[in-house]
Amino acid sequence: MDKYIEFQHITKIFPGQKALDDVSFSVKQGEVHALLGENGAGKSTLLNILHGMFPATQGKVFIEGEEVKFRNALEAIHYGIAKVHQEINIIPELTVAQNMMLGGEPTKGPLLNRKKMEKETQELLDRLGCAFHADDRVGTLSTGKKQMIQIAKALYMNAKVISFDEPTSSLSNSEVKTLFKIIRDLKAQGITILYISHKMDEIFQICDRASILRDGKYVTTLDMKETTEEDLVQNMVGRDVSMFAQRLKPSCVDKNNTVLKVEHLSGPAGFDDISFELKKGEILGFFGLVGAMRTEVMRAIFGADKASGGTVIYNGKALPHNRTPNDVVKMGIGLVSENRKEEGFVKNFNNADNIALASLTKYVRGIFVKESLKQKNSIKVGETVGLTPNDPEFLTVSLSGGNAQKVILAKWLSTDVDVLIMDEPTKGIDIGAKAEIYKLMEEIVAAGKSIIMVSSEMTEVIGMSDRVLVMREGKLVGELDRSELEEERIITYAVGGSQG
Ligand SMILES: Nc1ncnc2c1ncn2[C@@H]1O[C@H](COP(=O)(O)OP(=O)(O)OP(=O)(O)O)[C@@H](O)[C@H]1O
Repeated sequence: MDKYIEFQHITKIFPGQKALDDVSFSVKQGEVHALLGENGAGKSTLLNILHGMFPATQGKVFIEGEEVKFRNALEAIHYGIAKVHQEINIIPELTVAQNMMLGGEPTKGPLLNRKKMEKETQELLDRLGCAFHADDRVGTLSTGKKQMIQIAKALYMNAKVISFDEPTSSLSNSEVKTLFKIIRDLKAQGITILYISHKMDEIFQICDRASILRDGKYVTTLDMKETTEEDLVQNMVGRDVSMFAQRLKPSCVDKNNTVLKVEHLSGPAGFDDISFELKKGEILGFFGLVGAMRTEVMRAIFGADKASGGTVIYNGKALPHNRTPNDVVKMGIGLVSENRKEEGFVKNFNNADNIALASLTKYVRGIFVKESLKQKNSIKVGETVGLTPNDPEFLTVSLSGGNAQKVILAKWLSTDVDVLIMDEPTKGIDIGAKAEIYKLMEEIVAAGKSIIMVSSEMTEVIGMSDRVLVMREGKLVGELDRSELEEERIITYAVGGSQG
């Protein structure tokens, strides 16, 4: 069926913000249909309307030719429209079966029929090829497995449509493979898939067609077999952008000047004996597979978690063992955390206030913080990271996911730290802004500062780093200089193969 889901003239106006403007297109039954566009283009808003999270201001949604108007997500789920989103609540204290059946538990008289619940859950898990059990507690499972529970739940509710919003952002390579296999199976069963992602390679791997939004407007729908990456990006961004992570300026590492020296650092999370040096003007890449504990090492350096042993020496001086992030920032080290959604901003602050959070003294004149300086800074740094809307008074919490991440990035770029630790700096960031962020990283090091870049994106690890350290299961296992950076060598270290 060619018009299985049909969006007709959808407009969504939030206070002060038109998120969608007369969007019309349709999705075929049993296809994997990508929704593409820059941060803030309106992708999640459109899905939220489909899922009954809020109504459209104007326009209609049809499924199989019938107009639908879900008043909430539950109504959508009962109709067969399910979603697999990162932020969906899964209750860690409950078992897999209890979580799956939440809201639709099979009853036996007045009591829950536990046996039936576990049996049905196990059948679904087996059907999906999951290597965990219905009676496992969810709290102990990885993100990938939690996602499988959401998929199993969608199947339990007999979903006809399942939407995925950036499903691979926290998955290991093997979990991504499993997910794609499952998506192909779902498709073979006639289930229609909507898929949001900023990762071009996976869109070409898994999607049949892609609809593109730009500034809330529908641009086009393309068949993946007849299109190129350049075509997609051109339609998404509407201007030429560099699609590659690459150094445009010569490297400016000062090999004789060590800014940060980490010696035998270990932590309760399980990383052990981590020693390395960061040079002035260097972009030092940290690569590793999920579970390598790169984030944990950075948090310990930053004082966000306590280290259990080892020393961090900054500009020749050992940092105190009981350091806090506050102390560390004052000394000149910043951390752009991977978990930007949870850690990054104050909910009832606007962009200007959130961006100024780590650099307040810059805006003080006399004894007052000068609002106009904060606003000026917000606009300037906002432009660099491609913030949309680049409005200092806009509440950060109302931004799209990717734009909220840009605010956190902007916050750290506003500071005068000498060492910036960037954990997955382009995660969730659209392709247009990625190139800007790479440019900015080069400017930072050209100004004599240093960057540690934790990244799982091979292209940016290879393209941007002066040197790469590879971690595996809590240990540093390899070091490669820029001239030695090849995907195969890095991966071999990361998975623990022998270097030939
Ligand atoms: N609750 C809200 N209040 C005000 N504006 C909002 C609200 N939710 C979304 N918006 C705005 O609507 C626009 C579209 O946001 P949406 O989340 O749909 O973008 P997106 O394409 O999913 O972006 P991303 O790739 O960053 O996730 C953005 O400009 C955003 O600021």
